[in-house]
This record gives sequence, C-alpha cells and structure tokens, in this order.
Amino acid sequence: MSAIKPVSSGAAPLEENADNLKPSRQEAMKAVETLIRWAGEDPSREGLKGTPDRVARAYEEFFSGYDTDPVQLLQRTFEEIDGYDEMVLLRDIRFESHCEHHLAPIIGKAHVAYMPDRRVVGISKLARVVEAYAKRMQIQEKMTAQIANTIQEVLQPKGVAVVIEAAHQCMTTRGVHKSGVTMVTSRMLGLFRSNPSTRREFLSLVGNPGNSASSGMMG
Ligand SMILES: Nc1nc2c(ncn2[C@@H]2O[C@H](COP(=O)(O)OP(=O)(O)OP(=O)(O)O)[C@@H](O)[C@H]2O)c(=O)[nH]1
Ligand SMILES: [Zn+2]
Repeated sequence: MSAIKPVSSGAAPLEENADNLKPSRQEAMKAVETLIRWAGEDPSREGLKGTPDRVARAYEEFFSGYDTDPVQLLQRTFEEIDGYDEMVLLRDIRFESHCEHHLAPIIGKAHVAYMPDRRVVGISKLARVVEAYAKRMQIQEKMTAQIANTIQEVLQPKGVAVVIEAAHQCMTTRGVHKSGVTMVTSRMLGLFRSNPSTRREFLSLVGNPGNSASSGMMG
C-alpha cells in the first residue's frame, strides 16, 4: 500500500463555499411547494402533502456526489502485483446522473480503463469515482473528463481511458423528443492517447460504444 499526494477534486461542496451558502432543507421544500403551485396544483391536497419532503430527499440522493471527494477514494493502492503491467478495464458501470441544463436524468454506462504503473487500486474504487461525479449536475463531456483526469492525477498510471454512453431524457421527454439516441464521449490519456494499439485494444474490449439501445438504457 502507498500514500498518494492529494490533488484537487474539482467542485467543492457547497458548505465550503462562503459565497454560496447552502439553503436550509425547509427552504428547499418551500421551493418545491412553489413549483407545485406554479404547475397549477394544490400542494395541500392529500396526494401532494408529503411531496416537498420526498423531493428534498430525492435531491439528496440525486446530488450526493458533492459530499464525496473522488481523490480520497483512490488513496489506497496495492503494489504486490508481481509485475502486472497490462490494461485493467472495468466495463459497463451503470450510472444515473442529471443534466445541468434541465435537471433531467442522464442514464448510461461508463467504461474505465488504466495501464498500471507498479500499483493498482481496488477495482470498486473506479466505480465509486464514476458514482461521485455522476451524482452531480453534469454534462456528459465534463463528467467523462473529470473521471479520467482524477484517475490520471491521483494514481499516476501509464494511461487512462474513459468512454461513456448515455441517453439524455431532456432530449426524449421534452424539447426535440428524439428517443433511442445515445451520446458517446471519450477521454484518452497517456498510452491510450499516444499508442494506437493500446487504444485499439481498449476499444475492442469495450465493444461498440453507442450500440446500447438493447442493453437497458432508458432514453
Ligand atoms: N453537450 C451536451 N449538451 C447537453 C448535455 N445534456 C444536455 N445537453 C444539451 O444542452 C442544451 C441546452 O440548450 P439550450 O438551447 O440552452 O436549452 P433548450 O432551449 O432547453 O434546448 P432544447 O433541449 O433544444 O429545447 C440542449 O441542446 C441539450 O440537449 C450534455 O451532457 N452535453
Ligand atoms: Zn438537459
């Protein structure tokens, strides 16, 4: 095991930002009540009485990633790997996120790979890093870059590759109303960027990104 120098994890939790003080739960519930009235409903009727509280709890879950520091997740590594120096790939990490423009769900899969440099990280931690960034208000490009950059900076492997394929409900349930559309993004660093055969090997192991309509992504 080895300790690693911490690096910045991107967005700071709201509570740490004095200019952007977090509203109380009560204020959040009041805002939901306002939206209910604005939609033309009566927030005091039986079925809606508990809704502001439920929505506040749902938001705590949807956006719990702000309470997690992805850098901390990657601190513990293992060096007894008997010279293992091939790719490590975690494929099909399902995630649920929300787009920062409409707060509509983004549902998809992430594929995360790295080329170790004398040490590896517990494999669940890669999925936890995906989760920490997914449970925030996102755009897919930013989330893809954040995952790859954090792994590269903290673990300092020989390379990192991240591919994300996802359906954006802001495109299906509203707006342009196009269902079955998948957005595919990728970020390749180190050997995955400079070495075409490493990149090819990764892409062939991942399969055919974007061809996921039949694999459970709900647009
Ligand atoms: N690049 C990118 N765009 C996204 C993502 N999620 C949502 N969007 C887009 O963000 C854009 C916001 O565009 P605006 O014109 O400001 O918003 P809008 O009027 O609601 O746009 P429409 O969705 O076209 O109705 C839309 O085109 C969305 O499809 C994402 O992860 N990445
Ligand atoms: Zn959107």
